[in-house]
Amino acid sequence: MQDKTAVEVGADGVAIVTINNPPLNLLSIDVMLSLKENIEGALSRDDVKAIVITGTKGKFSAGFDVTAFGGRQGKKTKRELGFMSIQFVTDTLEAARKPLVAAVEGPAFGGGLEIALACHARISTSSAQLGLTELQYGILPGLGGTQRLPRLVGLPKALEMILMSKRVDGREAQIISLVDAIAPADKLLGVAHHWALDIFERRIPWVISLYKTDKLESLEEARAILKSARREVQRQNPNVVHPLVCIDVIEKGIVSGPRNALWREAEALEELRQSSTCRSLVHIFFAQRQIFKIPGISKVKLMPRKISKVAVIGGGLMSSEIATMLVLRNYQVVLKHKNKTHLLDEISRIKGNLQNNVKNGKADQLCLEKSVSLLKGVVDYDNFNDVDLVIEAESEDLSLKQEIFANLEKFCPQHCIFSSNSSKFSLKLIGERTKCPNRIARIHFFCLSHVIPLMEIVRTENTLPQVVVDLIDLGRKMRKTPIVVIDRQGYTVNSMFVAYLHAAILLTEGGVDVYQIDQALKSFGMQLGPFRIIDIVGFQAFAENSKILVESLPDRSYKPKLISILQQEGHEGECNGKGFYKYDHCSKASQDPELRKYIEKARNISIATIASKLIKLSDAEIVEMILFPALNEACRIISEGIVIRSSDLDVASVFGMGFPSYRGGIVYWSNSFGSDYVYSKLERWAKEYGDFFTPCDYIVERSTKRISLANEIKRAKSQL
Ligand SMILES: C[C@H](O)CC(=O)SCCNC(=O)CCNC(=O)[C@H](O)C(C)(C)COP(=O)(O)OP(=O)(O)OC[C@H]1O[C@@H](n2cnc3c(N)ncnc32)[C@H](O)[C@@H]1OP(=O)(O)O
Repeated sequence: MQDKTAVEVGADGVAIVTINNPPLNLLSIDVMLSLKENIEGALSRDDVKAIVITGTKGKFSAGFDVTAFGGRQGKKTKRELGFMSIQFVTDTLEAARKPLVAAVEGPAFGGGLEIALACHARISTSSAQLGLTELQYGILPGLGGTQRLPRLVGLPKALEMILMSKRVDGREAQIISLVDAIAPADKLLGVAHHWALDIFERRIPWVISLYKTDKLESLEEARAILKSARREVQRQNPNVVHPLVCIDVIEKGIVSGPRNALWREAEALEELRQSSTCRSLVHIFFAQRQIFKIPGISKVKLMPRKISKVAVIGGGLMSSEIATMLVLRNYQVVLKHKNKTHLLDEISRIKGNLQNNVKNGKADQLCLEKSVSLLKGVVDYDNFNDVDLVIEAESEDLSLKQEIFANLEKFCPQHCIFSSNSSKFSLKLIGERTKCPNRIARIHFFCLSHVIPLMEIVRTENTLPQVVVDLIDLGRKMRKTPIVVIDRQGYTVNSMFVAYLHAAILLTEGGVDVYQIDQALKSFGMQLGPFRIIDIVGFQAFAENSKILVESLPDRSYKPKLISILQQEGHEGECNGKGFYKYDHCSKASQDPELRKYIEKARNISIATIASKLIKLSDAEIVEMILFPALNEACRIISEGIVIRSSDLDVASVFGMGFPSYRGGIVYWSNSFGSDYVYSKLERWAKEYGDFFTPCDYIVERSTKRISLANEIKRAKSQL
């Protein structure tokens, strides 16, 4: 136990206690006991005047090991509950008779930062990262953070950091008084020593964070701030309780004193860490890290090659969106279009996108000018001799794509990666006229790529591991969540999203109100209802995507009628102010009473016979009828080995579909009702409403064996 922390006493009387649990110096009960033992030991020594706490290998502590959260059962006694936060952090560290100073480098998150908050001063490097990130796991800061942070930085800033799990660097931490001084990494311990001795000699005030009051607002002001914070968290996430519990605990400290509130904080931590919300959020945390573990690739530890110059070939919305994202991330972009007039149109569209960023405050004029200077428009391949990557985003015409790829082989350097954004054709077909299948991959950005953080990297059995590593690195640099999948004809992960949207249209054509559907899905926790999504994507792009799915999976896709009827009536989505909703000049959506008559028309030519049954659906049934078809598709993707593991689809559903992360992602969510429930529902709907709902073999098999849809790791034959 002793080696989880180490102590060294210097000739100047300062003991350095080092948290030693590499690589991130995560905390656990063992680490805390070891820390307590070493701190108590140092406090009892006559030759020790002060203590500096730090972490090994340039990392203070990334907080508690969250594998300990999410469902360990059993009631703790009050004494055990208060051990870490009250007996140790408050009564041993903060109440020590000798000053303690935290020397913070690298991460200081969650419990790590809370230990630093209980010290009498904090010195950090400018690049250190500090934050109370507990709410992202469905818990609350449990080592006194709810009480000490507001007292150090004021209530509004503390709420912003805690409720949004916001991380700040050392420089910002100093500005908000979270740290007392900044020092370069090589001088950090020296500066911390000086501070510790200065406090000991009373040259610097000895500050107990828990009892600081100068930064706290008056009771009345504090109540008003907390009231508005409660309103905001309820508006954003009405289905989870932990942000409200956290605000209550902060308020208790202001009203009844911080020590009382520490007990409530400890109890709340114990309750929340056993909740299903915590389990789901911890699952998503690890699932996000799993996506980078690719069998046959990760272990080889290839270093990504530098991609500086990217060619984008296309002539539509997608290519301009991709080019915009690239220049914004400082990539040089060669934009190729076969037609000069269209090229100029596209360049103006990109400039328009960049201008919008300036208008929305996401970038400044300087950034705009720099981004524009990185863009070069061309109509031939002359500038392709030094590009590192090509992203082809042409229209879905196979022979055109094949010709482009054959030309790329002629004009691009040997190391260049050739990728396509196509959803329709397999990579083998697209690259058929080249001799370099090993550097061909697909980078699939989704519609609304500038807002959807998901990026699919599609590979074949020929794609080189180095190419995959390079593209993952590109994705991370573009601030996307990259999921690596295996190529197949038509959609991969997108088939799950399209099934979701098609199910919503099926229900509407069968009699369910559009706005009831959107509201039901929003209440469930989806970021947007399916019809709002179709409006934002635009009817034309949606119709093209639907066509691809219907063509590639004719036996099991729904063929919506409503979209073409609406298009005939001049509805194009949010872009022309007329979609399923009406939009004003500020893009504010309102219900459209006219919609009813077009829906009637679609019903008459589709499934009017089933309308009477569907009309009576409850919101809960609507949610299932729309999400189970997407889950059915997810199960097909898993059983075909398209993804490495089911949790990749959980990540994809959260980042691509807006599925609520506190439900753990679409496949994980199914654990809450079981595979036999999903099977029986789909089977019944298939009989009543058609093959669109027919459960796939994977669900049939899993339900017969009564095993989870998520637990596919041993079974699924991942092709990767
Ligand atoms: C009682 C208290 O109030 C409660 C708490 O303290 S809650 C915990 C608060 N801590 C956090 O939120 C930190 C979360 N971690 C991170 O943000 C990032 O890991 C980091 C910025 C520290 C480092 O990032 P990076 O260098 O990219 O490494 P990353 O791949 O994320 O993590 C390395 C490994 O540590 C694991 N890990 C990181 N933080 C962890 C944590 N808090 N618990 C358990 N495992 C953790 C990762 O899963 C990964 O494991 P693997 O190698 O088996 O895949």
